[in-house]
Amino acid sequence: MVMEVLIKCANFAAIKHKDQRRKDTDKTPYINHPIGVAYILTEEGGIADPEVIQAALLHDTVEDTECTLDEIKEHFGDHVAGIVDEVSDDKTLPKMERKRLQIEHASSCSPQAKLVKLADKLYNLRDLNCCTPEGWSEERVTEYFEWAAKVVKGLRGTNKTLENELDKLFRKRNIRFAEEDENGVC
Ligand SMILES: Nc1nc2c(ncn2[C@@H]2O[C@H](COP(=O)(O)OP(=O)(O)O)[C@@H](OP(=O)(O)OP(=O)(O)O)[C@H]2O)c(=O)[nH]1
Ligand SMILES: [Mn+2]
Repeated sequence: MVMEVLIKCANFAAIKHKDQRRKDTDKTPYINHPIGVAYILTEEGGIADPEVIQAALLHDTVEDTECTLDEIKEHFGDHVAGIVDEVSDDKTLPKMERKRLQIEHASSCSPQAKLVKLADKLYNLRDLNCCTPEGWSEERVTEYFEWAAKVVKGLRGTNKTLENELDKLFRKRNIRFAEEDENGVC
């Protein structure tokens, strides 16, 4: 049953992220983030695909905790594990390389993974507008917005509402419009 599997995901993610906090000065519990990403998808994105919502709830477990893809497969099946894999950075790579690969791989992600990535970026950018993570300069915040705009460029054509919400944030930051190509031509 769909409701049960979604609660199973939320519970699994809560256990995996239990010792993690966000980087804000209030040290918000990390689980607020995956739940918020899933909520953006249902509430704003109009997404009712249970596999997408499951993947959203689980999306940072493999990247950010000791959880393995095999565990996700065992509990939630190959398909959901596949989406989680698509949205997970390889933390063994240097940070610059990870960030570059996100830009490079965005357009070849599956539509389900693109939805999770759009909502993830939207949540994190809104979070940056609310509070600056500890130790981040204003320049680092701007760089994150600029990088996120490049990733989002490869995710377009997936969900109009989420893309419009992201564009509002990019516009407010005067980030060169994300759907323009290198010459500034649409
Ligand atoms: N804005 C914000 N982000 C926070 C906060 N606490 C933790 N994060 C996480 O930090 C990541 C962005 O920080 P970076 O320094 O760029 O990346 P890193 O943690 O992977 O090294 C995001 O990872 P991610 O979700 O995997 O997404 P992505 O940035 O890799 O796409 C985000 O979820 C916070 O208080 N505010
Ligand atoms: Mn995330």
